[in-house]
Amino acid sequence: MKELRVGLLGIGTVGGGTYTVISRNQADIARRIGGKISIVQVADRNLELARQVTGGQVAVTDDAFAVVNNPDVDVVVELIGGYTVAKELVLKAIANGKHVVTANKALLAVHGNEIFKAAADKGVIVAFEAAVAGGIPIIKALREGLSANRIEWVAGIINGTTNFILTEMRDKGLAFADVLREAQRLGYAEADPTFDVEGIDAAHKLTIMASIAFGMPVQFEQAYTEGITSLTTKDIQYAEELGYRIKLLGISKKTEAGVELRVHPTLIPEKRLIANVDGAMNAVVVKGDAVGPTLYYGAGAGAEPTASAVVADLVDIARLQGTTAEQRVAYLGYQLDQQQVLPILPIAEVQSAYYLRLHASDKPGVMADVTKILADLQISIDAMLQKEPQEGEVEADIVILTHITQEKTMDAAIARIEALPAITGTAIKIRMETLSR
Ligand SMILES: NC(=O)c1ccc[n+]([C@@H]2O[C@H](COP(=O)([O-])OP(=O)(O)OC[C@H]3O[C@@H](n4cnc5c(N)ncnc54)[C@H](O)[C@@H]3O)[C@@H](O)[C@H]2O)c1
Ligand SMILES: N[C@@H](CCO)C(=O)O
Ligand code: NA
Repeated sequence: MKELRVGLLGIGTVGGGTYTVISRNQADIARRIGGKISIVQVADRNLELARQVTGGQVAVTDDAFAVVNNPDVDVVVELIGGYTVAKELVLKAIANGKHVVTANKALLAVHGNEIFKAAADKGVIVAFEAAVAGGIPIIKALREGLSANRIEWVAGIINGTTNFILTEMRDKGLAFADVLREAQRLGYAEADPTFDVEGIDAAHKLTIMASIAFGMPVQFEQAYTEGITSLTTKDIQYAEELGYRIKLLGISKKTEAGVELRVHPTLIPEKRLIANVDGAMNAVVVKGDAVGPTLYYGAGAGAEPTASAVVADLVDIARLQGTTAEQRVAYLGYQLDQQQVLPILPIAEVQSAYYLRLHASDKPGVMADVTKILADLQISIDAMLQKEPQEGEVEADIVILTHITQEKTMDAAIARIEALPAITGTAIKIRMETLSR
């Protein structure tokens, strides 16, 4: 019986889940691959934790490099996170001729081109299903299941923490900070939760998916990233009244002008399946020219759901041991020498429909002034809602949904609207997507 010898770096949330899933499902996995996946060494700087989780069954160390340099390890599973030590460890493992499995989307979105090049030179596998949408096999779907298609766009709820926060805010009217603490307790949040709430984690995952979808190198630095920290329950409620849900969406579309790569709160019609993906769940819609739209749904975070993807990658490696590079699926779906460097569209060039909320004193003529500005810039209005001043307020809210226009035209309109004497404060602008084309 063949044996795949695994060295585990980090036995926190995902590492612990990985240890549990391998231990529990060992027999089933062996029946699938005709071999055994054995964890031979675990490194965690918290030695006590490593001893506790492994219960003395496996050699533990606090030195991750000892695992990477261990000649008895075939595959290094990197589950410590971050860009610095994790990068050194992954590159060292590759240099030592070991395959790598990682859940580290930050590392791959920022340093992926260098890592995949190093792996190709050494002929080793770098697998990362857990890095995007956790347990959902979206990397497998994009790289393999949809390989006949020209992908037109990808859009997804790819951060469990923010989806959990938005859902709790909507359903229970809870405060942002309390919900974030709960997400941290449940093990969904990143070590630095600003990565979640500022949309950075979603942008990391979107960068990886876009690269696979469109056959281009990873270009995280070009992604437009906007989080949920300035979103108010008021806008969530107004959106509901108009038949929409607000989700933090990662969107990447191939257009003639370039590739859109953007993460921001987005109004989605409530009848779309993805608008009803709640709690920490993730979902990704991929539109292929042949297959049409396809939807992938499941747990995008948490110990065992993420471990499900880590262990599936190990199963793949066990099956692929001894194969040549030509027999394997390319790291990012396309052969590295066949990638195209496509221009990423600056957000000002992106086309979108918009939700606008304005604060206006109740003077006659303000509506006419606002609609004239929009008409002058050829922005057409889809719907409008005027809200009477709430208790203790003297100003009314005006909500406008527009048809599609270019972001820079919308921004020009907003600047003119904000300059009107009857308009106070800044306008709230949220992009909208129908996800139907
Ligand atoms: N938590 C999730 O739901 C989830 C889902 C998908 C991907 N990820 C990714 O998985 C990775 C791990 O996340 P996590 O939530 O399990 O984190 P965690 O903080 O729970 O676990 C990390 C572990 O690594 C150890 N560690 C850190 N630096 C180390 C070092 N230099 N040497 C040895 N040990 C070290 C820590 O002591 C800790 O036990 C991250 O890249 C994260 O982005 C997490
Ligand atoms: N912090 C991430 C973990 C999964 O990558 C999330 O909330 O989705
Ligand atoms: Na996944």
